[in-house]
Amino acid sequence: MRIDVVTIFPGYLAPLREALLGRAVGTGLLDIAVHDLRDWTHDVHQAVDDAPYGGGPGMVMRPHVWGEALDDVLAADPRPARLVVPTPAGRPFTQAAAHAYAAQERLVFACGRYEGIDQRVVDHYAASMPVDEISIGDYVLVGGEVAVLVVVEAVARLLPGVLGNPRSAAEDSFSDGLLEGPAYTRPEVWRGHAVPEVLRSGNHGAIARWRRDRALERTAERRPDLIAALPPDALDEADRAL
Ligand SMILES: N#Cc1c(-c2ccc3ccn(Cc4ccc(CN5CCCCC5)cc4)c3c2)n[nH]c1N
Repeated sequence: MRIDVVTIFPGYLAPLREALLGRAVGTGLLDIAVHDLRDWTHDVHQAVDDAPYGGGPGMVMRPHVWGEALDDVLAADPRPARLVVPTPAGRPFTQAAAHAYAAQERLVFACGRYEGIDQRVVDHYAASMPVDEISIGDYVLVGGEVAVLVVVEAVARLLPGVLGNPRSAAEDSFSDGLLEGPAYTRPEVWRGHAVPEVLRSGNHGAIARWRRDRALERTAERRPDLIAALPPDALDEADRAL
């Protein structure tokens, strides 16, 4: 998979070269290119923003700079691409979206700043390619770069060969519609807190049941919306008895 990121703060994307993602790039599983939007400006001030039509707070990113940048970035690789534009007004980015993006040959991220990117940029490219305006959560950031880091990590870990243990991705939170339950490791007792007995019993059936019960309890307490969204046949009799 190839990932391109266009931003006025390329340094914000440095974490993409670290750890798990850095290894994925190093082993050729992932090809990441970060581009400075200001490279496509032609004025001495390298202006990328202007006042919003109709008034309102802050500045809006100008369409012509984005158009020149995205035209060049898209033309640099023949693979079909999906343009992803983080915005507070975007559709929620979910684990399902991460799986969908992991199946893409190429993702191009447009990182806005200020009050966002002139809408005509999205509208223009949506006429010729898939374009997603996404949000990583119901809070307001200062720009799209952090959202790109979140999305790229969520997607890259799903690519075959990136995670050391592929079962991790398969058994993710949300993979069965529930939050995962508590996890424990040595020592058996830590500051007077003991590991639940069942986890040391070797009884794999009982362990699976215990883990499912804790996941259901945690999900019902913290994310009742996920319980409500479960398909009718998702909960078995033992689940319902909880
Ligand atoms: N993903 C994601 C995000 C983002 C995100 C993503 C991308 C950009 C580009 C710029 N910003 C800053 C910003 C901040 C506020 C507003 C809303 N204003 C309200 C008053 C009228 C004008 C518009 C717009 C833009 C961004 C924020 N925030 N939260 C997420 N989950």
